[in-house]
Amino acid sequence: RTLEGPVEDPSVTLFREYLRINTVHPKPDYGEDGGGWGGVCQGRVVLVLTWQGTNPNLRSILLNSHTDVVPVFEEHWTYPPFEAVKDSQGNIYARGAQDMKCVSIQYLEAIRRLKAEGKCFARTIHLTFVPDEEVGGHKGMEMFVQRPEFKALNVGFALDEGLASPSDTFSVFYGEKSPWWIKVKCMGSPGHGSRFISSTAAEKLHKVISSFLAFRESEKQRLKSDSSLTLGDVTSLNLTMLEGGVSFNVVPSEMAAGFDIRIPPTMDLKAFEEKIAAWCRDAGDGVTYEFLQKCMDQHITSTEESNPWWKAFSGVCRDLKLQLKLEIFPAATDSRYIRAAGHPAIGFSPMNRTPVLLHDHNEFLNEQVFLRGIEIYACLLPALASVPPLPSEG
Ligand SMILES: CSCC[C@H](NC=O)C(=O)O
Ligand SMILES: [Zn+2]
Ligand SMILES: [Zn+2]
Repeated sequence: RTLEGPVEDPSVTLFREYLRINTVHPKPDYGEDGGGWGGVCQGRVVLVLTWQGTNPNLRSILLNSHTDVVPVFEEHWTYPPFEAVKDSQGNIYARGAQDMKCVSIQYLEAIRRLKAEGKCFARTIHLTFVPDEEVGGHKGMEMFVQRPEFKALNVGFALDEGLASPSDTFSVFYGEKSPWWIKVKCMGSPGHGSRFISSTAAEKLHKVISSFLAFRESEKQRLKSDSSLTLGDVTSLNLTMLEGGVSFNVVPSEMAAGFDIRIPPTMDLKAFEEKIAAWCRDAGDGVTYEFLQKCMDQHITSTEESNPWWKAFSGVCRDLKLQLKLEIFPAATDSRYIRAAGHPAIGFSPMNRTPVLLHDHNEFLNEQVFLRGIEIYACLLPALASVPPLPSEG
């Protein structure tokens, strides 16, 4: 369905076709048999496409993107989220329009153009299309980087997703916050709901929540009071889950709270965990915590001129007069597994003049912004794939 004129760039058509494949959690359609690699991870497909370089011994460029998307609340959408409707302004509406099916197609279309122009480069370029990023990547990129198939890619430098930017500038991410998901369980005395039971689970949970949320408030204020800070520079914390209770007149013996915490790479993780342990200890006996996500990796990618990959990336952006804003990614992407495996990685989705709508209702991307992104990659890839041999490459 299109509400616009008939002539459409074939790259846009391909993008819209991809958006119509329903790869939404919890049951993403990853393709035909979904055999995965050697059946290690049933139903999850990692697709690798390779454009061989003229010097295949050199380390490669990895263009990574995830194929899954997050769920939708369809009743809040103006257009159906898996139809990729384009309105009269050229805005393409679909789940995944920003996160990150645009980037997958932009990689492919940039390479298609370079090949059509007869170009070839010293370094090999690999594209990886990975599943399950939106649920933590544990059966996707986290596993894949451990596999011999990944090691065989001989990665030198990787690109992965970033975020849209409403202004003229482009956001570029050289590191990410560590996600910690913590469940705090409080045990207490049960009894009749009409009595003043002492040492209840609820009283302890109240203390736990107060401590966690007081820290949240102080980080929120720190961000607000210093204009040089972005969301990537402070620790975010949210109470996202509550559990407990069986009946209105029964004081429960157990209650739990779940917190989503995102910690900047500059934070001392060990000291922070000690702080959490103290908050739990101070709430009374029978208060324990467990981790459901605990990322301990704090690698960041150098954005110094001395990093030849960054020099190539930023040099192209300078030539194209793209204004870059360097940030720490406020949430988590598969880049953290690439960086943890020891490879420099930059998070970049070339979407300026675009509201940040990932995971939101009415996610869209304008076709002109999308097409400009292809041109940007068509300039970035030659530079990255032509980075001269590094000292370590002999
Ligand atoms: C911590 S695993 C979940 C990863 C997820 N990534 C994108 O939104 C996120 O919540 O950041
Ligand atoms: Zn994403
Ligand atoms: Zn996402």
